[in-house]
Amino acid sequence: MIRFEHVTKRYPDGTTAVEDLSFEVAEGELVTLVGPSGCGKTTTMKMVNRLIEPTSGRILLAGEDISAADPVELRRRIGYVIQQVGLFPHKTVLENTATVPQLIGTPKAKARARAAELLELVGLDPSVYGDRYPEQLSGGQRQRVGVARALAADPPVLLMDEPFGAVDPVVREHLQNEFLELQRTVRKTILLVTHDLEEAIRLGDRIAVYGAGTIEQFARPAVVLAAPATEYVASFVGADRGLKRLAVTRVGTADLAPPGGPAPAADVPLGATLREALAALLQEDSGRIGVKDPDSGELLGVLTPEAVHRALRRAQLQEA
Ligand SMILES: Nc1ncnc2c1ncn2[C@@H]1O[C@H](COP(=O)(O)OP(=O)(O)OP(=O)(O)O)[C@@H](O)[C@H]1O
Repeated sequence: MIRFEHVTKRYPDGTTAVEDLSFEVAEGELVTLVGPSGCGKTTTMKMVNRLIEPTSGRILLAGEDISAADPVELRRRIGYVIQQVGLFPHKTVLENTATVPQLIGTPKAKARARAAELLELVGLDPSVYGDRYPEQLSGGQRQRVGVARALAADPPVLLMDEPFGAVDPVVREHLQNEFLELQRTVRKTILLVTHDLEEAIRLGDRIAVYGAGTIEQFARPAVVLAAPATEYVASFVGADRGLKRLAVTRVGTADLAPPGGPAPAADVPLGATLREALAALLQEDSGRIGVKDPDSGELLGVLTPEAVHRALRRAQLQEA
């Protein structure tokens, strides 16, 4: 859906913000960009809605080179959520949320009805909050309005730059979990920038771990944690709780596919950790291993990397 092909951005002062980036975000996928300050995450994202133009390379959206698209028309297809939210201070919550649909000509009553629905969806009762002004909301509530407003135009693609950055850690986890629930229903194609590895792991279907201007690893969270591609990624994730989580979560918590079909070439006992299972899976070209009852040796089911990923995510959500 979003495809970067050898994209480099050099600013006029000679700073190379990103160099030779190539990656793809599938339709309905949420990819998180994570890395230290100044590594090029925001530059990457702003090139997608043409707030920044690449120096070389190209970016395709749904197969179309965006350099040929009209920027205004392009941005209509791409929702944009930023940390400071950027709500209009003199408009009410409902008016803020209805802004884009009204701009593109949706009749006022319809735009407002849709805005109310979206506020409901992000957990803000429109009858309570709809007529308030942004300054009458907490930081977390403002961020929800920002998300509702971005969804209001029903764009297939969302760009989110530290969308949950401005709130305290407890509210933040709460918002992240709600947002995941929401994403399960709306299934947007999302690029989300964060400098917080926990957030990247919790939210991302896949994570792009940035070094200085390049992606060091682009993979599912469980793979980044269990098999860091470079020394840099290893040190970046090293201290993280997620790795420990992988090491303490048992295979028994994963959804096993029923046994059947060709017998798996390798297996782990039901009590093995997800890390052990993942290590075994990474050795298996077939992408599947058996899970056996440690006592009887009976094959209980088949484990795939996707099931490990889901189990890990569930463990994170339960912890939250
Ligand atoms: N307009 C500009 N002119 C020159 N250099 C810039 C410009 N904008 C960004 N940079 C530089 O490009 C590099 C990447 O910046 P970018 O904002 O993409 O990083 P980031 O990973 O999003 O950082 P942060 O997490 O701090 O927001 C940095 O070294 C930054 O100083």
